[in-house]
Formats: sequence, structure tokens, C-alpha cells
Amino acid sequence: MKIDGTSYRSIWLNDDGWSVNIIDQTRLPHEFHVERLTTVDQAAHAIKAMLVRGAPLIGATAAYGVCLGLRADAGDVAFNKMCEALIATRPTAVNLRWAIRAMQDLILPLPESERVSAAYEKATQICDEDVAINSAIGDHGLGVIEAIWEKKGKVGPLNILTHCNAGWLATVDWGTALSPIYKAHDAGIPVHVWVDETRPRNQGAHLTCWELGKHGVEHTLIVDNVGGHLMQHGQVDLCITGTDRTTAAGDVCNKIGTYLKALAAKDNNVPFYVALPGPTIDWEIDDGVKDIPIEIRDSHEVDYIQGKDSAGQVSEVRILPEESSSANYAFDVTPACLVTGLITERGVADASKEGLARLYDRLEYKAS
Ligand SMILES: CSC[C@@H](O)[C@@H](O)C(=O)COP(=O)(O)O
Repeated sequence: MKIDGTSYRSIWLNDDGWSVNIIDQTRLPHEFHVERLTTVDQAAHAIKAMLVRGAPLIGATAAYGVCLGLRADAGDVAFNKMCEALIATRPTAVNLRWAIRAMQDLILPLPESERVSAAYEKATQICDEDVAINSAIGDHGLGVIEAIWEKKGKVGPLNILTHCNAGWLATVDWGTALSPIYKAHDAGIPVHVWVDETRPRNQGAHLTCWELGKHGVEHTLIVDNVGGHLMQHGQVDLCITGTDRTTAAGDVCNKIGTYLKALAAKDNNVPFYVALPGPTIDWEIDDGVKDIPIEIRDSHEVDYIQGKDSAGQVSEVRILPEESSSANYAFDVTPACLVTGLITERGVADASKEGLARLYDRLEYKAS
């Protein structure tokens, strides 16, 4: 996507042909900083500290992390160790495991001398495929948006609510939930996006607002608990979110707070769509609430809010008493029964075992 006229992906190989550039998302929206990764440890840190985040981008970064690690040591012991370390960085998004598994399947049978070049080829392929997948999600999602726009009598604006950031910053390009929105905007539909702030890390405020603004999409930031009120008053035509892990039965696990939006949408007959690429499906599990590991992050993220102060400095402030403690659950599960449809690169599926099985062969994307 474009930033002030220049096309960017969220991750790309440097001109030197081996080091990896990422956009440091912890500094957005106040500073646009490109960070150069040269070691697997730096890649693991970038994922854990959320310089990069979003399920598909985590997978892509891990794949390039493997390339950087193999440059230092292409032996089996080091390779398996780096794969374990990368998988341990974040537990919920299944794309991470899928990408590492794809690298392992390719690399382990090869002689050491061939591993580095094969790894770079595969990581580049994972990135290019992610871009194509997300563009196709956008095309299928555009169909959904067009149908709702028709039903509304083409009286604008078309109000879409989204949670967290499932835009191009969360993928290699285009995004999942935001890809249909960009395509609808480009097709001339007057979309307006309600952007959930998404506490505690404020991916909505920091990243989604920045992305949409750069693309010229109308948007309004709301605090996390406003969505239900807007839905009760007919101010939301549809919701679209992303997902970090989708079960074979269509449950979706996304940023904390997604479930409450889906409940409110159901109560108000607002369509609730979830956009996802094939590698986000975990075919090994059916029951998301029972089986998806939910990341619990450092409570510092809840205790402090980061922003730009009146002197123009980016700083943090503590929002609760020194003696109080907090809990930081990063994701929740929305059961399939609350999801109107799953927008995939292969079309829109019912959120059910049968719906997903109609589009995918469960052996295509292996994560374990
Ligand atoms: C296309 S991204 C889908 C999800 O990864 C996204 O909605 C999300 O919840 C990201 O969480 P984050 O903790 O910022 O990595």
C-alpha cells in the first residue's frame, strides 16, 4: 500500500539481498521508522515486542528469521533450536507455527550447503503468496460490501466497524479485514469506518487510523465500548474483523474485545464478517474456547498508555494507582454461531466445518 505516494510492504528484503526490513509498528503513528533485522534473535524480538504483529506478518517475519539464523549456522541442532524459539514468541496466531512448519519441511531434508538459498526462496514465496491471498480476500469481501450497499439503497455513507488492526500492517500487504474496505473505497463506495481503539495496545488508534488516513478512507476512532450503542442506533451496517486462529468448525480467535462486538452485532442484526487467509485455519481443533491458547501479555501494557504529549514528545503515563494490579488477556474467541460469514481468498464460507471444508482440503495448511 502507499504511504505518501510511495509503495510499501510491511516486510521486505534489503538491497543487500539478505537482511530484512520491517516497519517498527511500536513507533506508529508518530514516527515512521524502518528497522533492519540481521539475526534470528532480532527477528524473534521483533515478533515478541510487537515491532511486527498481526497473524500473517508474524508468520512472514518468522520465515525470514529462519533465513537469518541459517546464515549463522545451517546445522540441524541450531535450526531446530531457532524454530522452537520463534514458535515460542507468541502463542495464539497459528500462522507462526504454519510458517515455521513449512520451513522445516523444506529445510530438513536438504544438505546444509543448500539451506540458506532455499530458505530465502521459501520466505519470499510465503510473502508473495500472502499478498495475493489478501488481495483475493479483498475481492470477495468487496462482493459482500457491494451487496450490503445495494440493500441500503446506496444511500451513504456505508458504516463498517472494525476492531484492532487487520490491515496491511498486519499482513505483508493489503490486510485481511481492511482489504475489502480499501477495494470498496477504490470502487467508489462511500465507506466510513468506525475504528475501535483496541486497548491496551491501541492498534486501532495507532495503526488502523494511520493506515486508513494514508489511503484516504473516512474513519472515526471510538473507544472500545461504543460499538454496541452505535449498532442499537443503526449506525453500523456491518462489522469486519480479522482472526489469529480459526478452528476447523469456524470459531475465530481475535484481539480481545472482538467477542463482545460479535454479541452486540447478533443482538442488533448487524452482519458480522471475519476475514482470513487459509494459513489462519487450525485444522487440528474444533472448539476455540477450549483449545486455542490465549496469550497473556505483560500488565505494563494495561497499566500505561503511550502517546504524544503537548510538547510533541512520545511518552507513557500510568493510569491506575501504584498499589493496583491488572491482567492483560490479549485475545478472545468468538464462537462460529456469532459469525455471519468467513471471507477467505477462495470465497465467502459459512462459519462451520462444512463451510470451510467446501473451500479447503484440511491437509493443505499444516501447523503441527
Ligand atoms: C490480519 S491480522 C488478524 C489478527 O492478527 C489481528 O486482528 C489481531 O488481532 C492482531 O493482534 P496483535 O496482538 O496486534 O498481533
